[in-house]
Amino acid sequence: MASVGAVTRILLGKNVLNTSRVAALSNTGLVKFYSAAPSYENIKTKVVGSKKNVGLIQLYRPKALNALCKPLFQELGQAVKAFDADDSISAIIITGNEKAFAAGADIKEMQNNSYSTNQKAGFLQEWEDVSNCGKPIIAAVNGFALGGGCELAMLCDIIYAGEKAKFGQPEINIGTIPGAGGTQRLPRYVGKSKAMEIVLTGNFIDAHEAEKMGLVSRVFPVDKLLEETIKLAERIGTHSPLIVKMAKQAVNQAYETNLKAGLQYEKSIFYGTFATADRKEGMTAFIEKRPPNFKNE
Ligand SMILES: C=C(C)C(=O)SCCNC(=O)CCNC(=O)[C@H](O)C(C)(C)COP(=O)(O)OP(=O)(O)OC[C@H]1O[C@@H](n2cnc3c(N)ncnc32)[C@H](O)[C@@H]1OP(=O)(O)O
Repeated sequence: MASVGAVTRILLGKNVLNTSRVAALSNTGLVKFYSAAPSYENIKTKVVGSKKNVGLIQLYRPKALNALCKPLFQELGQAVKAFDADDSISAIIITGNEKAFAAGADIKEMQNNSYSTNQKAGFLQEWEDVSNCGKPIIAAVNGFALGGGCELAMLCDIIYAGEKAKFGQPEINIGTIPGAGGTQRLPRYVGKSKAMEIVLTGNFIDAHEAEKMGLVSRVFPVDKLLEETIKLAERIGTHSPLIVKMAKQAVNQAYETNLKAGLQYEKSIFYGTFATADRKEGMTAFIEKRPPNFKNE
């Protein structure tokens, strides 16, 4: 889903806005469409920000508190890949609604799963589509981020929260354990003791506790969360997309390896920036006392 001729800004999904609102925005040039936008049922997507360079994905199963059923995750994966492939998009935001970011994997969908069906189908494997994205993904979390909802937020690169957000891994309450990274990513965010407490009790933690623990970077009033998250994405979007991608790869390596190997990896990526035109442009612009004009090269 890369740029399509002149129609390079996207609004994917049929539920985003009603037809007259869409027509009005379209006339102003604020929103433009791909001619063949996929028709999503469980998410809404649009392009936001003053430069129209931020891809916004809203999880949209409000009646089920955005429970993460397989069709939702397939659509989410498609939308993330589409924004990742679109050169006009600098960063991606995943959000829900005021009541729920997501209340977890869909319990009704998995109720009758068995060990063998899970194995054969690779249950929850499609979730890795989000973590494979090269561009930064920011989770904007209002309301419940529970179980798979908390795990989805942790698959993102930065978590911003509204002050009424509630995080938790309550799988223990329903006789199972986190299955989409909760037992592995949560300790890396908050340390072993707090992660054990959260996983073994199933208790929820509020946004301010989550911020204190390092799970969340910042907390905002509920109605300011999206605006502030878009500002963060726009700030990231002022930099070279190529170098942002390299920086993301380098930070992520800290979760994959030991310090010595990680430092070596960082050095090779750092040296690699010197093979890019944007590194040259950034330093030249600094010396010439002008803003850089990055080309993503
Ligand atoms: C990766 C793995 C294994 C997992 O994520 S396992 C799931 C982990 N998540 C959970 O256990 C949370 C389950 N949900 C809850 O505990 C409660 O819904 C909350 C979040 C505390 C909210 O409670 P309430 O405000 O009372 O809303 P509640 O009436 O329960 O939910 C509203 C609707 O959403 C549905 N819903 C909520 N969470 C759901 C989930 N994870 N899967 C399927 N449906 C869900 C719920 O069944 C109800 O539907 P219906 O009206 O058809 O009965």
